Amino acid sequence: MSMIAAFYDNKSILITGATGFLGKVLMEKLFRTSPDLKVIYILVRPKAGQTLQQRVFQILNSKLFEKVKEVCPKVHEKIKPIYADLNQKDLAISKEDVKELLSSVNIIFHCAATVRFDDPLRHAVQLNVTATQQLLHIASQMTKLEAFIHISTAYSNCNLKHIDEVIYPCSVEPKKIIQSMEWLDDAIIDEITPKLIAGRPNTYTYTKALGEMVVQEEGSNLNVAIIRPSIVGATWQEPFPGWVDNLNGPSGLIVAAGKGFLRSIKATPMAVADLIPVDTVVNLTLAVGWYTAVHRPKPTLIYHCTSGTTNPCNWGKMGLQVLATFEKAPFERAFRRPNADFTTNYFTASYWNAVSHRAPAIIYDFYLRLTGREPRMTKLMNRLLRTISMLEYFINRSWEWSTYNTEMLMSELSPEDQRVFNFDVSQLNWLEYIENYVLGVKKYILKEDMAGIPEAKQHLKRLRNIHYFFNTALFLIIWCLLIARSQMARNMWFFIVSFCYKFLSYFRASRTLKI
Ligand SMILES: CCCCCCCCCCCCCCCCCCCC(=O)SCCNC(=O)CCNC(=O)[C@H](O)C(C)(C)COP(=O)(O)OP(=O)(O)OC[C@H]1O[C@@H](n2cnc3c(N)ncnc32)[C@H](O)[C@@H]1OP(=O)(O)O
Ligand SMILES: NC(=O)C1=CN([C@@H]2O[C@H](COP(=O)(O)OP(=O)(O)OC[C@H]3O[C@@H](n4cnc5c(N)ncnc54)[C@H](OP(=O)(O)O)[C@@H]3O)[C@@H](O)[C@H]2O)C=CC1
Repeated sequence: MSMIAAFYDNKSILITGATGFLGKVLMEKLFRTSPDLKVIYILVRPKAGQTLQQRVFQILNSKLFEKVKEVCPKVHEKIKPIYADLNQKDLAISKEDVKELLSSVNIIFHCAATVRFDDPLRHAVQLNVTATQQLLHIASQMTKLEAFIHISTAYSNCNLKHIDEVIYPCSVEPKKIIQSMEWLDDAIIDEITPKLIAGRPNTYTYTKALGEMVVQEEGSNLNVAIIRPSIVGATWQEPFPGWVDNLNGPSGLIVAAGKGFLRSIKATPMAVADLIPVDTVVNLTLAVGWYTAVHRPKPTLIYHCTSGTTNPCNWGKMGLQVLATFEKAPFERAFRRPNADFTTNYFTASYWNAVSHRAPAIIYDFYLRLTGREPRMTKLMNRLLRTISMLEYFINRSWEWSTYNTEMLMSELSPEDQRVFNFDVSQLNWLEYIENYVLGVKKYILKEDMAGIPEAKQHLKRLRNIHYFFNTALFLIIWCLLIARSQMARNMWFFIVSFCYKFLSYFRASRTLKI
């Protein structure tokens, strides 16, 4: 019997960010392994014209939850969506809802955040710092609270090369930052942002670091723990391999490469690709929830959920395996044939951007215009290149994260819990994982049917022929122009033709002699 699974039985759990990538997998695992849990409260906002109930309905009816419905048929009754908006004061939770939460919640998993790299500091502070502070304030009044688990990121201190499982204070206290956001105007905030984030590439990593400080300071009277995952990828094993549903991190680039938009990238092939499967993060999170509630460790423990120290994979290996999977199962209606050139040189990268990205987009838009359609490829390409420029920081560096607390926790688990809540990535086979990841992107993000693979392969063959035809035509045009204008080119042409002629004559003569 799993002690962790049994721990969550009859518990009331509060999850923020339950509609997100990590939150959904967390809910799924909780229901599947502890179907007797009492209730999961989720803080949700209406979105894209959907009410809270419609959002929950959509999640429960997705493929991810198929197994849950077998194990826990009453899952609909056990999810309680609560209206909340992290952008608003006190999270905009109604008084009645707060009252219910205060009297019943046992465990909190705080996953909600803005993960955008380009968010203005004001918004990122509101979501990742102020909302965390407000949630802690509510949590501190909960009478039955046993643990508060905060999801941060392994990159919150990406300004350092070696990162321990400790909180590194930022130069300005989070309280001061929160206060200053109330009275500084946007222009001034934009001006001071580079100075504040000092050494970090974006407001996301900075505000996640501030969020950790808030958890440490304001959660001192609670049982808190912080989990720092690295780059969260598709599921490794559970509930099935390859599940992913958003374009963050590598997923967006896999789509872009598979569809032939992205063919080269400024990346260091030997840099560690610190990917971590989302189900591994969830398993560690649930184990941390149990450990924090039962063992109440003091001081606050931080757990690194990374793969680089135990089982490193690099971007070069990942890129090759992504390409190998495209060979087996190409994406449908690709713009160009997939290719993955990694370059570390700025000038080579700029050259390939011009030749492999911008030029084909301009040519395609020209073709769209000629055929009376709206040009769109250049715009799309500019957006993609902007995205890539934001990810480049992470694919050209390696970090070392110590994992003592994570290893200590593993040693505290029973063999059954180590199996059910496995977070040991040393067993992960990268080639298999990456293949499943790419297939998952095809199936669950692009919603492409595997039955369409033969047609997709045919399409790639057509693209290859167009490519050969285009290159040959281009070569001939350039050559004809050269011959028309330069005596040296004409001499060379004469030399090549006569050389070929002599070679063929010799070849024919020697064959006649042999006969
Ligand atoms: C050459 C061959 C390569 C072979 C493949 C090899 C793979 C290498 C992968 C390397 C990946 C490295 C990733 C490192 C990431 C480090 C992460 C640190 C970990 C964390 O803690 S945080 C979680 C990660 N967060 C993110 O990834 C968020 C990044 N996204 C953003 O910040 C914004 O979306 C972005 C990129 C600024 C774009 O903003 P904007 O222009 O406003 O666009 P939208 O967000 O509205 O989206 C527009 C459109 O683009 C799609 N989209 C969104 N994100 C991506 C993405 N990452 N890649 C591609 N496309 C993306 C989005 O769905 C929208 O599509 P629509 O069709 O709806 O318009
Ligand atoms: N993905 C990754 O690679 C990594 C993620 N992390 C951390 O893991 C956690 C989860 O990330 P992930 O699941 O990938 O992110 P997602 O973007 O998929 O999910 C974010 C969640 O936060 C919610 N949220 C955002 N803004 C608000 C708001 N104003 N009010 C209420 N809810 C809001 C979203 O709700 P809605 O659906 O309404 O938008 C969504 O449920 C985050 O804390 C992130 O920092 C850490 C390392 C890597």
